[in-house]
Amino acid sequence: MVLPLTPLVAAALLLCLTLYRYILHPIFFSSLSAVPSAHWSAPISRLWILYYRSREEETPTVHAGHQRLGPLLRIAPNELSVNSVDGGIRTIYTGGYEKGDWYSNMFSNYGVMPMFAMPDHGPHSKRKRMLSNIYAKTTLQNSASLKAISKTLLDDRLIPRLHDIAQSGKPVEFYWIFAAVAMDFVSAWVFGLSQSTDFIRAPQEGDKFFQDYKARQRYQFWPQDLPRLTSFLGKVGLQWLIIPCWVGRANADIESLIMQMCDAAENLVQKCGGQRAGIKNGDWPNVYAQLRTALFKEASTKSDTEALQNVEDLVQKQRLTMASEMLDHTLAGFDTSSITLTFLAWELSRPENSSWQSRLRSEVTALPDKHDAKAVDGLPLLQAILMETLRLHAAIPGNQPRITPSNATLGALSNLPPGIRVQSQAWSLHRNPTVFPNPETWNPARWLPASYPSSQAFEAAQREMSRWFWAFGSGGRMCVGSNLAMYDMKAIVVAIWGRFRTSMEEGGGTGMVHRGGYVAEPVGDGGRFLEMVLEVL
Ligand code: HEM
Repeated sequence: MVLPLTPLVAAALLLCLTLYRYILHPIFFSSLSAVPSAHWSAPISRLWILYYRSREEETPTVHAGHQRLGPLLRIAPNELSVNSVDGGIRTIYTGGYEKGDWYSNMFSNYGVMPMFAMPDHGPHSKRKRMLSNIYAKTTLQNSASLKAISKTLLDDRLIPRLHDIAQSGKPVEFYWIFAAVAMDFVSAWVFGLSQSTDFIRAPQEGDKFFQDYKARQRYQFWPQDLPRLTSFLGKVGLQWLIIPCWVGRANADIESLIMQMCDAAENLVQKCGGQRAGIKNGDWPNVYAQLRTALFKEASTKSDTEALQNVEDLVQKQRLTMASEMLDHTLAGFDTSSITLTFLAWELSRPENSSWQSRLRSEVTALPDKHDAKAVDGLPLLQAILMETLRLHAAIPGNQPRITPSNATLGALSNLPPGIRVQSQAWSLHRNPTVFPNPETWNPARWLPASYPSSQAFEAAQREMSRWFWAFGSGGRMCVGSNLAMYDMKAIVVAIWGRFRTSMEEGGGTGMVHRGGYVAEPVGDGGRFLEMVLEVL
Protein backbone atom coordinates (compact mmCIF):
# COMPACT_ATOMS: atom_id res chain seq x y z
CA MET A 1 0.00 0.00 0.00
CA VAL A 2 1.33 3.42 -0.90
CA LEU A 3 0.83 6.05 1.77
CA PRO A 4 -0.02 9.58 0.64
CA LEU A 5 3.17 11.61 0.96
CA THR A 6 1.90 15.14 1.62
CA PRO A 7 -0.04 14.47 4.85
CA LEU A 8 2.86 12.38 6.13
CA VAL A 9 5.37 15.13 5.50
CA ALA A 10 2.99 17.66 7.05
CA ALA A 11 2.54 15.49 10.16
CA ALA A 12 6.30 14.97 10.50
CA LEU A 13 6.89 18.69 10.11
CA LEU A 14 4.27 19.47 12.73
CA LEU A 15 5.85 16.98 15.10
CA CYS A 16 9.30 18.52 14.58
CA LEU A 17 7.95 22.03 15.12
CA THR A 18 6.13 20.96 18.29
CA LEU A 19 9.28 19.22 19.55
CA TYR A 20 11.33 22.31 18.80
CA ARG A 21 8.81 24.78 20.27
CA TYR A 22 8.05 22.94 23.49
CA ILE A 23 11.19 20.88 24.20
CA LEU A 24 14.32 21.86 22.26
CA HIS A 25 13.86 25.62 22.29
CA PRO A 26 13.07 25.98 26.03
CA ILE A 27 15.90 23.62 27.00
CA PHE A 28 18.66 24.70 24.60
CA PHE A 29 17.88 27.94 22.78
CA SER A 30 15.73 30.14 25.00
CA SER A 31 17.36 33.13 26.70
CA LEU A 32 16.67 31.33 29.99
CA SER A 33 18.57 28.18 28.95
CA ALA A 34 21.71 29.22 30.77
CA VAL A 35 19.87 29.49 34.08
CA PRO A 36 20.15 26.41 36.34
CA SER A 37 16.86 24.54 36.61
CA ALA A 38 15.40 23.79 40.03
CA HIS A 39 14.03 20.53 38.58
CA TRP A 40 14.76 18.66 35.34
CA SER A 41 11.22 19.33 34.09
CA ALA A 42 11.24 23.08 34.87
CA PRO A 43 12.37 24.20 31.35
CA ILE A 44 9.49 22.38 29.66
CA SER A 45 6.63 22.37 32.15
CA ARG A 46 5.05 24.35 35.01
CA LEU A 47 3.78 21.19 36.68
CA TRP A 48 6.68 20.89 39.13
CA ILE A 49 6.30 24.41 40.59
CA LEU A 50 2.48 24.27 40.45
CA TYR A 51 2.56 21.09 42.53
CA TYR A 52 4.48 22.81 45.34
CA ARG A 53 2.52 26.05 44.98
CA SER A 54 -0.78 24.19 45.35
CA ARG A 55 0.48 22.56 48.57
CA GLU A 56 1.77 25.89 49.96
CA GLU A 57 5.29 24.45 49.92
CA GLU A 58 6.83 26.66 47.27
CA THR A 59 8.91 28.86 49.57
CA PRO A 60 11.10 26.15 51.19
CA THR A 61 11.31 24.23 47.91
CA VAL A 62 12.59 27.22 45.95
CA HIS A 63 14.90 28.10 48.84
CA ALA A 64 16.44 24.63 48.72
CA GLY A 65 16.99 25.19 44.97
CA HIS A 66 18.84 28.46 45.65
CA GLN A 67 21.02 26.76 48.23
CA ARG A 68 21.98 24.08 45.72
CA LEU A 69 22.27 26.12 42.55
CA GLY A 70 22.87 29.78 43.41
CA PRO A 71 20.99 33.06 43.18
CA LEU A 72 19.32 32.57 39.79
CA LEU A 73 16.93 29.68 39.34
CA ARG A 74 14.58 28.56 36.60
CA ILE A 75 11.44 27.19 38.20
CA ALA A 76 9.23 26.87 35.09
CA PRO A 77 9.66 27.44 31.32
CA ASN A 78 8.98 31.17 31.73
CA GLU A 79 9.55 31.68 35.44
CA LEU A 80 12.69 32.65 37.34
CA SER A 81 13.43 33.02 41.03
CA VAL A 82 16.13 35.53 41.93
CA ASN A 83 17.94 35.68 45.25
CA SER A 84 20.23 38.70 45.14
CA VAL A 85 20.11 42.44 45.74
CA ASP A 86 22.29 43.75 42.89
CA GLY A 87 20.99 42.40 39.60
CA GLY A 88 18.02 41.07 41.59
CA ILE A 89 15.50 42.90 43.77
CA ARG A 90 17.13 46.26 42.94
CA THR A 91 16.32 45.77 39.27
CA ILE A 92 13.00 43.96 39.51
CA TYR A 93 11.23 46.01 42.13
CA THR A 94 12.34 49.54 41.30
CA GLY A 95 10.41 50.08 38.09
CA GLY A 96 9.55 48.68 34.69
CA TYR A 97 8.56 45.24 35.95
CA GLU A 98 4.79 45.27 36.45
CA LYS A 99 2.70 43.01 38.64
CA GLY A 100 0.84 40.89 36.08
CA ASP A 101 -2.49 39.21 36.72
CA TRP A 102 -1.38 36.92 39.57
CA TYR A 103 -2.48 39.67 41.98
CA SER A 104 -5.61 40.89 40.22
CA ASN A 105 -6.93 37.33 39.75
CA MET A 106 -7.21 37.01 43.50
CA PHE A 107 -7.22 40.39 45.17
CA SER A 108 -10.09 42.15 43.42
CA ASN A 109 -12.73 42.81 46.04
CA TYR A 110 -16.36 43.55 45.10
CA GLY A 111 -15.10 43.07 41.53
CA VAL A 112 -12.88 46.17 41.82
CA MET A 113 -9.08 46.22 42.04
CA PRO A 114 -7.43 47.93 45.03
CA MET A 115 -3.99 49.42 44.45
CA PHE A 116 -2.29 46.22 45.67
CA ALA A 117 -3.76 44.33 42.71
CA MET A 118 -3.41 47.03 40.03
CA PRO A 119 -1.13 45.63 37.31
CA ASP A 120 0.01 48.94 35.85
CA HIS A 121 2.32 51.51 37.34
CA GLY A 122 0.28 54.64 36.43
CA PRO A 123 -3.02 54.01 38.25
CA HIS A 124 -1.15 52.34 41.10
CA SER A 125 1.14 55.26 41.85
CA LYS A 126 -1.74 57.73 41.57
CA ARG A 127 -3.67 55.78 44.23
CA LYS A 128 -0.57 55.34 46.38
CA ARG A 129 0.08 59.09 46.39
CA MET A 130 -3.45 59.58 47.73
CA LEU A 131 -2.80 57.29 50.68
CA SER A 132 0.89 57.34 51.64
CA ASN A 133 0.68 60.34 53.93
CA ILE A 134 -1.89 58.79 56.26
CA TYR A 135 0.56 55.95 56.93
CA ALA A 136 3.71 58.12 57.24
CA LYS A 137 5.70 57.64 60.42
CA THR A 138 5.37 61.28 61.49
CA THR A 139 1.60 61.26 60.87
CA LEU A 140 1.22 58.18 63.05
CA GLN A 141 3.56 59.22 65.84
CA ASN A 142 1.94 62.66 66.14
CA SER A 143 -1.62 61.41 65.89
CA ALA A 144 -3.77 61.97 68.98
CA SER A 145 -6.31 59.73 67.29
CA LEU A 146 -3.93 56.75 67.10
CA LYS A 147 -2.81 57.31 70.68
CA ALA A 148 -6.43 57.20 71.81
CA ILE A 149 -7.00 54.01 69.79
CA SER A 150 -3.93 52.42 71.30
CA LYS A 151 -4.94 53.30 74.88
CA THR A 152 -8.48 52.04 74.47
CA LEU A 153 -7.56 48.80 72.74
CA LEU A 154 -4.66 47.91 74.98
CA ASP A 155 -5.43 49.32 78.45
CA ASP A 156 -9.22 48.98 78.42
CA ARG A 157 -9.73 45.86 76.32
CA LEU A 158 -6.65 43.66 75.90
CA ILE A 159 -5.05 43.90 79.34
CA PRO A 160 -8.24 42.99 81.28
CA ARG A 161 -8.67 39.95 79.00
CA LEU A 162 -5.06 38.92 79.57
CA HIS A 163 -5.47 39.28 83.33
CA ASP A 164 -8.39 36.83 83.18
CA ILE A 165 -6.21 34.43 81.19
CA ALA A 166 -3.33 34.80 83.66
CA GLN A 167 -5.66 34.13 86.58
CA SER A 168 -6.88 30.92 84.98
CA GLY A 169 -3.26 29.68 84.91
CA LYS A 170 -4.09 27.69 81.77
CA PRO A 171 -2.25 27.87 78.43
CA VAL A 172 -4.19 29.80 75.80
CA GLU A 173 -4.02 29.90 72.01
CA PHE A 174 -2.39 33.23 71.16
CA TYR A 175 -2.52 33.46 67.36
CA TRP A 176 -6.22 34.29 67.60
CA ILE A 177 -5.61 36.84 70.34
CA PHE A 178 -2.96 38.60 68.28
CA ALA A 179 -5.23 38.43 65.24
CA ALA A 180 -8.04 40.05 67.23
CA VAL A 181 -5.95 42.89 68.58
CA ALA A 182 -4.21 43.53 65.22
CA MET A 183 -7.57 43.56 63.42
CA ASP A 184 -9.08 45.96 65.97
CA PHE A 185 -6.02 48.22 65.63
CA VAL A 186 -5.95 48.36 61.83
CA SER A 187 -9.71 48.66 61.41
CA ALA A 188 -9.82 51.43 64.05
CA TRP A 189 -7.20 53.44 62.14
CA VAL A 190 -8.97 52.84 58.84
CA PHE A 191 -12.61 53.34 59.97
CA GLY A 192 -12.42 54.97 63.43
CA LEU A 193 -12.79 53.23 66.79
CA SER A 194 -16.59 53.38 67.04
CA GLN A 195 -16.97 51.99 63.50
CA SER A 196 -14.32 49.26 63.76
CA THR A 197 -14.29 45.63 64.92
CA ASP A 198 -14.15 44.80 68.62
CA PHE A 199 -12.80 41.27 68.40
CA ILE A 200 -10.78 41.53 71.62
CA ARG A 201 -14.02 41.69 73.59
CA ALA A 202 -16.11 39.59 71.20
CA PRO A 203 -13.87 36.59 70.46
CA GLN A 204 -16.66 34.53 68.84
CA GLU A 205 -17.19 37.21 66.20
CA GLY A 206 -13.43 37.34 65.69
CA ASP A 207 -13.21 33.56 65.31
CA LYS A 208 -15.91 33.57 62.62
CA PHE A 209 -14.07 36.29 60.72
CA PHE A 210 -10.71 34.50 61.00
CA GLN A 211 -12.19 31.22 59.79
CA ASP A 212 -13.68 33.07 56.79
CA TYR A 213 -10.36 34.69 56.10
CA LYS A 214 -8.46 31.41 56.28
CA ALA A 215 -10.93 29.83 53.84
CA ARG A 216 -10.20 32.60 51.37
CA GLN A 217 -6.45 32.18 51.81
CA ARG A 218 -6.40 28.38 51.60
CA TYR A 219 -7.99 28.22 48.14
CA GLN A 220 -6.31 31.17 46.45
CA PHE A 221 -4.04 28.90 44.42
CA TRP A 222 -6.76 28.10 41.89
CA PRO A 223 -7.83 31.59 40.76
CA GLN A 224 -4.26 32.88 41.02
CA ASP A 225 -2.29 30.16 39.28
CA LEU A 226 -4.85 28.38 37.14
CA PRO A 227 -7.32 31.19 36.36
CA ARG A 228 -8.55 29.75 33.06
CA LEU A 229 -9.30 26.34 34.50
CA THR A 230 -11.00 27.94 37.52
CA SER A 231 -13.13 30.18 35.36
CA PHE A 232 -14.01 27.33 32.95
CA LEU A 233 -15.13 25.12 35.84
CA GLY A 234 -17.15 28.08 37.15
CA LYS A 235 -18.90 28.47 33.78
CA VAL A 236 -19.89 24.83 33.58
CA GLY A 237 -21.02 24.76 37.22
CA LEU A 238 -18.19 22.52 38.43
CA GLN A 239 -16.03 24.91 40.41
CA TRP A 240 -16.98 23.08 43.60
CA LEU A 241 -14.64 20.32 42.42
CA ILE A 242 -11.68 22.53 43.35
CA ILE A 243 -13.13 25.22 45.65
CA PRO A 244 -15.86 24.28 48.14
CA CYS A 245 -19.02 26.42 47.95
CA TRP A 246 -18.59 27.73 51.49
CA VAL A 247 -15.43 29.60 50.39
CA GLY A 248 -17.62 31.90 48.28
CA ARG A 249 -19.92 32.47 51.26
CA ALA A 250 -16.92 33.21 53.50
CA ASN A 251 -15.71 35.79 50.98
CA ALA A 252 -19.14 37.39 50.80
CA ASP A 253 -19.30 37.60 54.61
CA ILE A 254 -15.91 39.35 54.73
CA GLU A 255 -17.02 41.83 52.05
CA SER A 256 -20.24 42.46 53.90
CA LEU A 257 -18.44 43.15 57.21
CA ILE A 258 -16.08 45.64 55.56
CA MET A 259 -18.97 47.32 53.73
CA GLN A 260 -20.79 47.81 57.04
CA MET A 261 -17.71 49.55 58.46
CA CYS A 262 -17.43 51.73 55.32
CA ASP A 263 -21.08 52.73 55.63
CA ALA A 264 -20.68 53.53 59.32
CA ALA A 265 -17.59 55.65 58.54
CA GLU A 266 -19.48 57.43 55.74
CA ASN A 267 -22.41 58.21 58.06
CA LEU A 268 -20.07 59.74 60.60
CA VAL A 269 -18.25 61.86 58.02
CA GLN A 270 -21.53 63.10 56.52
CA LYS A 271 -23.03 63.84 59.94
CA CYS A 272 -20.15 66.14 60.82
CA GLY A 273 -19.96 67.71 57.35
CA GLY A 274 -16.54 66.23 56.65
CA GLN A 275 -14.98 68.13 59.59
CA ARG A 276 -13.24 66.14 62.29
CA ALA A 277 -13.49 68.90 64.91
CA GLY A 278 -15.92 67.75 67.57
CA ILE A 279 -15.37 64.07 66.84
CA LYS A 280 -14.06 62.07 69.79
CA ASN A 281 -10.35 61.25 69.52
CA GLY A 282 -9.97 57.84 68.00
CA ASP A 283 -13.32 57.87 66.19
CA TRP A 284 -12.20 59.66 63.03
CA PRO A 285 -11.99 57.23 60.05
CA ASN A 286 -8.48 58.28 59.08
CA VAL A 287 -7.81 56.19 56.00
CA TYR A 288 -11.38 56.11 54.72
CA ALA A 289 -11.71 59.91 54.98
CA GLN A 290 -8.33 60.45 53.35
CA LEU A 291 -9.26 58.37 50.31
CA ARG A 292 -12.73 59.93 50.10
CA THR A 293 -11.26 63.45 50.03
CA ALA A 294 -8.53 62.51 47.54
CA LEU A 295 -10.94 60.78 45.14
CA PHE A 296 -13.31 63.73 45.31
CA LYS A 297 -10.48 66.15 44.60
CA GLU A 298 -9.49 64.09 41.59
CA ALA A 299 -13.09 63.77 40.34
CA SER A 300 -13.89 67.45 40.75
CA THR A 301 -10.95 68.53 38.59
CA LYS A 302 -12.08 66.46 35.61
CA SER A 303 -13.71 68.05 32.54
CA ASP A 304 -17.08 69.80 33.16
CA THR A 305 -19.18 66.94 31.91
CA GLU A 306 -17.56 64.37 34.17
CA ALA A 307 -16.88 66.62 37.17
CA LEU A 308 -18.73 65.73 40.33
CA GLN A 309 -20.58 68.50 42.08
CA ASN A 310 -20.55 67.12 45.58
CA VAL A 311 -18.86 64.43 47.56
CA GLU A 312 -22.08 62.46 48.11
CA ASP A 313 -22.26 61.86 44.33
CA LEU A 314 -18.77 60.52 44.50
CA VAL A 315 -19.62 58.20 47.37
CA GLN A 316 -22.55 56.86 45.33
CA LYS A 317 -20.35 56.29 42.30
CA GLN A 318 -17.19 55.09 44.00
CA ARG A 319 -18.61 53.14 46.94
CA LEU A 320 -17.15 49.86 45.73
CA THR A 321 -13.80 51.43 44.87
CA MET A 322 -13.45 52.77 48.38
CA ALA A 323 -14.66 49.55 50.00
CA SER A 324 -12.27 47.47 47.90
CA GLU A 325 -9.29 49.60 48.97
CA MET A 326 -10.34 49.55 52.63
CA LEU A 327 -10.88 45.79 52.59
CA ASP A 328 -7.42 45.26 51.22
CA HIS A 329 -5.73 47.44 53.85
CA THR A 330 -7.62 45.81 56.67
CA LEU A 331 -6.82 42.26 55.57
CA ALA A 332 -3.23 43.10 54.57
CA GLY A 333 -2.70 44.73 57.93
CA PHE A 334 -4.12 42.32 60.46
CA ASP A 335 -2.81 38.87 59.52
CA THR A 336 0.76 39.97 58.79
CA SER A 337 1.08 41.68 62.18
CA SER A 338 -0.52 38.78 64.04
CA ILE A 339 1.76 36.23 62.36
CA THR A 340 4.81 38.32 63.32
CA LEU A 341 3.60 38.72 66.91
CA THR A 342 2.90 34.99 67.21
CA PHE A 343 6.45 34.10 66.22
CA LEU A 344 7.85 36.88 68.40
CA ALA A 345 5.90 35.54 71.41
CA TRP A 346 7.05 32.02 70.62
CA GLU A 347 10.71 33.02 70.45
CA LEU A 348 10.52 35.08 73.64
CA SER A 349 8.76 32.29 75.52
CA ARG A 350 11.21 29.53 74.64
CA PRO A 351 13.38 28.56 77.61
CA GLU A 352 16.59 29.18 75.63
CA ASN A 353 15.53 32.79 75.01
CA SER A 354 14.51 33.63 78.59
CA SER A 355 17.36 36.14 78.97
CA TRP A 356 16.01 38.10 75.97
CA GLN A 357 12.61 38.20 77.62
CA SER A 358 14.05 39.55 80.92
CA ARG A 359 16.12 42.16 79.09
CA LEU A 360 13.08 43.28 77.12
CA ARG A 361 11.04 43.47 80.32
CA SER A 362 13.68 45.72 81.94
CA GLU A 363 13.69 48.00 78.92
CA VAL A 364 9.92 48.24 78.72
CA THR A 365 9.15 48.61 82.42
CA ALA A 366 11.61 51.54 82.61
CA LEU A 367 9.44 53.52 80.16
CA PRO A 368 7.80 56.49 81.92
CA ASP A 369 4.83 56.48 79.48
CA LYS A 370 3.92 53.28 77.63
CA HIS A 371 1.87 55.29 75.12
CA ASP A 372 4.63 57.70 74.13
CA ALA A 373 4.98 56.51 70.51
CA LYS A 374 8.35 58.17 69.91
CA ALA A 375 9.86 56.77 73.12
CA VAL A 376 8.52 53.28 72.30
CA ASP A 377 9.89 53.52 68.79
CA GLY A 378 13.32 54.46 70.16
CA LEU A 379 13.73 51.36 72.36
CA PRO A 380 16.78 49.61 70.89
CA LEU A 381 16.13 46.10 72.21
CA LEU A 382 12.49 46.13 71.18
CA GLN A 383 13.55 47.25 67.71
CA ALA A 384 16.19 44.49 67.53
CA ILE A 385 13.73 41.80 68.65
CA LEU A 386 11.14 42.89 66.11
CA MET A 387 13.64 43.15 63.24
CA GLU A 388 15.03 39.72 64.01
CA THR A 389 11.53 38.25 64.10
CA LEU A 390 10.63 39.93 60.80
CA ARG A 391 13.85 38.54 59.33
CA LEU A 392 13.58 34.93 60.44
CA HIS A 393 9.79 34.73 60.44
CA ALA A 394 8.72 37.17 57.70
CA ALA A 395 4.93 37.13 57.47
CA ILE A 396 5.13 37.29 53.67
CA PRO A 397 8.19 35.12 53.02
CA GLY A 398 6.97 33.84 49.66
CA ASN A 399 7.31 34.86 46.04
CA GLN A 400 6.32 38.36 44.90
CA PRO A 401 6.06 37.87 41.14
CA ARG A 402 6.65 40.59 38.56
CA ILE A 403 6.69 40.48 34.75
CA THR A 404 9.68 41.43 32.57
CA PRO A 405 9.31 44.40 30.21
CA SER A 406 10.88 44.07 26.75
CA ASN A 407 14.65 43.70 26.50
CA ALA A 408 15.08 43.38 30.23
CA THR A 409 18.51 42.81 31.76
CA LEU A 410 18.76 40.91 35.00
CA GLY A 411 22.29 40.48 36.34
CA ALA A 412 24.19 38.47 33.72
CA LEU A 413 21.03 37.78 31.70
CA SER A 414 20.36 40.28 28.95
CA ASN A 415 17.70 40.69 26.29
CA LEU A 416 15.11 38.81 28.25
CA PRO A 417 11.83 38.59 26.35
CA PRO A 418 8.80 40.39 27.76
CA GLY A 419 6.30 38.42 29.83
CA ILE A 420 8.74 36.30 31.87
CA ARG A 421 7.61 35.90 35.47
CA VAL A 422 10.46 36.80 37.86
CA GLN A 423 10.17 36.62 41.61
CA SER A 424 12.14 36.96 44.82
CA GLN A 425 11.30 35.75 48.29
CA ALA A 426 12.13 37.26 51.67
CA TRP A 427 12.65 33.77 53.08
CA SER A 428 15.79 33.25 50.98
CA LEU A 429 17.07 36.85 51.02
CA HIS A 430 16.90 36.73 54.84
CA ARG A 431 18.92 33.53 54.98
CA ASN A 432 22.06 34.67 53.20
CA PRO A 433 24.77 33.46 55.61
CA THR A 434 27.33 36.06 54.53
CA VAL A 435 24.94 38.85 55.53
CA PHE A 436 23.18 37.11 58.43
CA PRO A 437 25.68 34.68 60.02
CA ASN A 438 23.96 31.55 61.42
CA PRO A 439 20.81 32.57 59.56
CA GLU A 440 18.52 29.95 61.13
CA THR A 441 19.22 31.24 64.65
CA TRP A 442 16.92 33.87 66.15
CA ASN A 443 19.53 36.29 67.41
CA PRO A 444 18.44 39.90 68.12
CA ALA A 445 22.07 40.69 69.01
CA ARG A 446 22.90 41.07 65.31
CA TRP A 447 20.88 44.31 65.36
CA LEU A 448 22.61 45.73 68.48
CA PRO A 449 25.89 47.73 68.58
CA ALA A 450 27.25 45.88 71.65
CA SER A 451 27.70 42.74 69.54
CA TYR A 452 30.26 44.37 67.22
CA PRO A 453 33.91 45.23 67.87
CA SER A 454 33.49 48.88 66.77
CA SER A 455 30.81 51.37 65.76
CA GLN A 456 32.10 51.23 62.16
CA ALA A 457 31.70 47.45 62.11
CA PHE A 458 28.18 47.80 63.51
CA GLU A 459 27.20 50.44 60.95
CA ALA A 460 28.65 48.44 58.05
CA ALA A 461 26.72 45.34 59.16
CA GLN A 462 23.48 47.34 59.56
CA ARG A 463 23.87 48.81 56.08
CA GLU A 464 24.34 45.39 54.52
CA MET A 465 21.51 43.81 56.52
CA SER A 466 19.12 46.64 55.54
CA ARG A 467 19.91 46.08 51.86
CA TRP A 468 18.84 42.44 52.21
CA PHE A 469 15.97 43.00 54.66
CA TRP A 470 12.80 42.52 52.68
CA ALA A 471 9.95 41.84 55.12
CA PHE A 472 7.99 44.79 53.70
CA GLY A 473 9.15 44.41 50.09
CA SER A 474 10.82 47.35 48.29
CA GLY A 475 10.33 49.98 45.61
CA GLY A 476 7.06 51.55 44.51
CA ARG A 477 5.00 48.52 45.57
CA MET A 478 6.50 48.31 49.04
CA CYS A 479 4.11 47.89 51.95
CA VAL A 480 2.20 51.14 52.51
CA GLY A 481 1.36 50.12 56.09
CA SER A 482 4.86 49.26 57.37
CA ASN A 483 4.94 52.20 59.81
CA LEU A 484 1.51 51.36 61.17
CA ALA A 485 2.59 47.74 61.54
CA MET A 486 5.73 48.72 63.48
CA TYR A 487 3.66 51.11 65.61
CA ASP A 488 0.96 48.61 66.53
CA MET A 489 3.29 45.64 67.03
CA LYS A 490 5.57 47.67 69.31
CA ALA A 491 2.61 49.02 71.31
CA ILE A 492 1.27 45.47 71.76
CA VAL A 493 4.66 44.06 72.82
CA VAL A 494 5.11 46.89 75.36
CA ALA A 495 1.59 46.31 76.73
CA ILE A 496 2.13 42.57 77.19
CA TRP A 497 5.77 42.18 78.25
CA GLY A 498 5.60 45.27 80.45
CA ARG A 499 2.97 43.49 82.58
CA PHE A 500 3.30 39.74 82.09
CA ARG A 501 5.87 36.98 81.95
CA THR A 502 5.16 34.46 79.18
CA SER A 503 6.16 30.83 78.86
CA MET A 504 5.14 27.66 77.12
CA GLU A 505 4.08 24.45 78.71
CA GLU A 506 6.68 21.68 78.73
CA GLY A 507 7.27 20.84 75.07
CA GLY A 508 4.62 23.37 73.95
CA GLY A 509 5.09 25.04 70.60
CA THR A 510 8.14 22.98 69.73
CA GLY A 511 6.66 22.23 66.35
CA MET A 512 6.03 25.84 65.33
CA VAL A 513 6.90 26.14 61.66
CA HIS A 514 5.77 28.31 58.75
CA ARG A 515 3.36 27.24 56.11
CA GLY A 516 5.39 27.59 52.93
CA GLY A 517 3.14 29.74 50.77
CA TYR A 518 2.97 33.46 49.97
CA VAL A 519 1.80 34.27 53.49
CA ALA A 520 3.45 32.24 56.25
CA GLU A 521 0.84 31.27 58.76
CA PRO A 522 2.35 29.68 61.89
CA VAL A 523 1.69 25.99 62.19
CA GLY A 524 2.04 24.57 65.68
CA ASP A 525 1.77 21.06 67.10
CA GLY A 526 -1.51 19.43 66.10
CA GLY A 527 -2.65 22.63 64.35
CA ARG A 528 -2.76 24.45 67.70
CA PHE A 529 -0.56 27.39 66.64
CA LEU A 530 0.92 28.83 69.84
CA GLU A 531 -0.31 27.98 73.32
CA MET A 532 1.19 30.29 75.91
CA VAL A 533 0.94 30.69 79.69
CA LEU A 534 0.78 34.20 81.21
CA GLU A 535 1.97 35.22 84.64
CA VAL A 536 1.36 38.70 86.06
CA LEU A 537 4.63 40.47 87.00
C1 HEM B 1 4.14 42.91 59.86
C2 HEM B 1 3.26 43.52 59.11
C3 HEM B 1 3.31 43.63 57.62
C4 HEM B 1 4.11 42.98 56.71
C5 HEM B 1 5.21 41.96 57.00
C6 HEM B 1 3.73 43.44 55.39
C7 HEM B 1 4.36 43.05 54.21
C8 HEM B 1 4.02 43.54 52.96
C9 HEM B 1 4.69 43.17 51.74
C10 HEM B 1 5.88 42.21 51.64
C11 HEM B 1 4.08 43.82 50.72
C12 HEM B 1 4.42 43.70 49.22
C13 HEM B 1 3.68 42.48 48.71
C14 HEM B 1 3.81 42.18 47.24
O1 HEM B 1 4.17 43.06 46.45
O2 HEM B 1 3.51 41.02 46.89
C15 HEM B 1 3.01 44.60 51.29
C16 HEM B 1 2.16 45.41 50.56
C17 HEM B 1 1.09 46.08 51.11
N1 HEM B 1 0.78 46.17 52.46
FE1 HEM B 1 1.79 45.34 53.99
N2 HEM B 1 2.68 44.33 55.52
C18 HEM B 1 2.40 44.48 56.86
C19 HEM B 1 1.45 45.30 57.41
C20 HEM B 1 0.57 46.09 56.71
C21 HEM B 1 -0.40 47.00 57.27
C22 HEM B 1 -0.57 47.27 58.76
C23 HEM B 1 -1.11 47.53 56.23
C24 HEM B 1 -2.23 48.54 56.19
C25 HEM B 1 -2.93 48.95 57.12
C26 HEM B 1 -0.56 46.98 55.01
C27 HEM B 1 -1.01 47.28 53.75
C28 HEM B 1 -0.37 46.91 52.58
C29 HEM B 1 -0.80 47.35 51.26
C30 HEM B 1 -2.04 48.21 50.95
C31 HEM B 1 0.12 46.84 50.35
C32 HEM B 1 0.16 47.07 48.84
C33 HEM B 1 1.05 48.26 48.57
C34 HEM B 1 1.12 48.65 47.13
O3 HEM B 1 0.54 47.99 46.27
O4 HEM B 1 1.76 49.66 46.84
N3 HEM B 1 0.46 46.12 55.33
N4 HEM B 1 3.00 44.42 52.66
